[in-house]
Amino acid sequence: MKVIGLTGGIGMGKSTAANTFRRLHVPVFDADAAVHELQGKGGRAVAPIAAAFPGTVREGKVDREALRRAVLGKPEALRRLERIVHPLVRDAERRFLAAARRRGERLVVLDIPLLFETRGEGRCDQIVVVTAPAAVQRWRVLRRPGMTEERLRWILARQTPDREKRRRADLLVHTGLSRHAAQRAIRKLVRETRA
Ligand SMILES: CC(C)(COP(=O)(O)OP(=O)(O)OC[C@H]1O[C@@H](n2cnc3c(N)ncnc32)[C@H](O)[C@@H]1O)[C@@H](O)C(=O)NCCC(=O)NCCS
Ligand SMILES: Nc1ncnc2c1ncn2[C@@H]1O[C@H](COP(=O)(O)OP(=O)(O)OP(=O)(O)O)[C@@H](O)[C@H]1O
Repeated sequence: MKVIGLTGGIGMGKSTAANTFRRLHVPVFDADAAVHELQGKGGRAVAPIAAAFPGTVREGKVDREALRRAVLGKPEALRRLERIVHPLVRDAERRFLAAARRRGERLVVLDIPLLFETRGEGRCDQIVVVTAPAAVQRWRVLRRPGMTEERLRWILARQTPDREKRRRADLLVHTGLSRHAAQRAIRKLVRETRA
């Protein structure tokens, strides 16, 4: 089974690329969705987060806005949160891979925003990085409700720079051009991998 790692900075087009893979019937593990599930009702991260960040859990689930306020601008607090969340995400990923192997899948995608930051490269046969010019990235992200210059700056400072991601990629998918070009690049990759 071949494992493709899909990553890219905030707003570069990961989710859109992941959906293109899904439409081609490639199973995708979505690390962000896994975090949401872990922090939602009944999720395994809820109790440890309640203990580490008092006041951020309400009605059995994490209030992400409160949690964001608790870690934004506080690198040590974010590291504490990551130490809780990342091993649990890794666990979910392991279960996804084991299930895919059992089903006899030939190709799967791990959609992981922090693939490089969490040293996930070794678990992938090939790394796909989605990228766009910095101005396009900024424009996309700043349009989102609740996003501010300050928040974006802080997030970017915490992510491996785009040029470094591009350097470490096996395949680059440019999303600043057209939707069609990006889809074509992914279709080609899937076709070649399946051949
Ligand atoms: C801090 C939290 C509660 C903020 O939630 P919120 O819904 O406001 O934002 P969201 O999760 O959509 O993140 C916004 C952007 O920040 C980036 N980001 C999130 N966490 C991190 C991090 N630890 N390091 C760098 N960038 C991050 C993401 O790429 C995303 O593009 C949430 O991001 C969280 O629980 N993060 C810790 C877990 C983690 O590392 N997640 C990253 C994906 S595996
Ligand atoms: N190939 C493309 N061409 C044009 N626009 C695109 C393309 N890919 C993505 N976009 C647009 O860019 C924006 C960000 O895309 P997306 O949500 O996929 O990014 P992301 O990397 O998953 O973001 P985040 O890291 O914040 O979760 C969306 O508005 C999306 O419609």
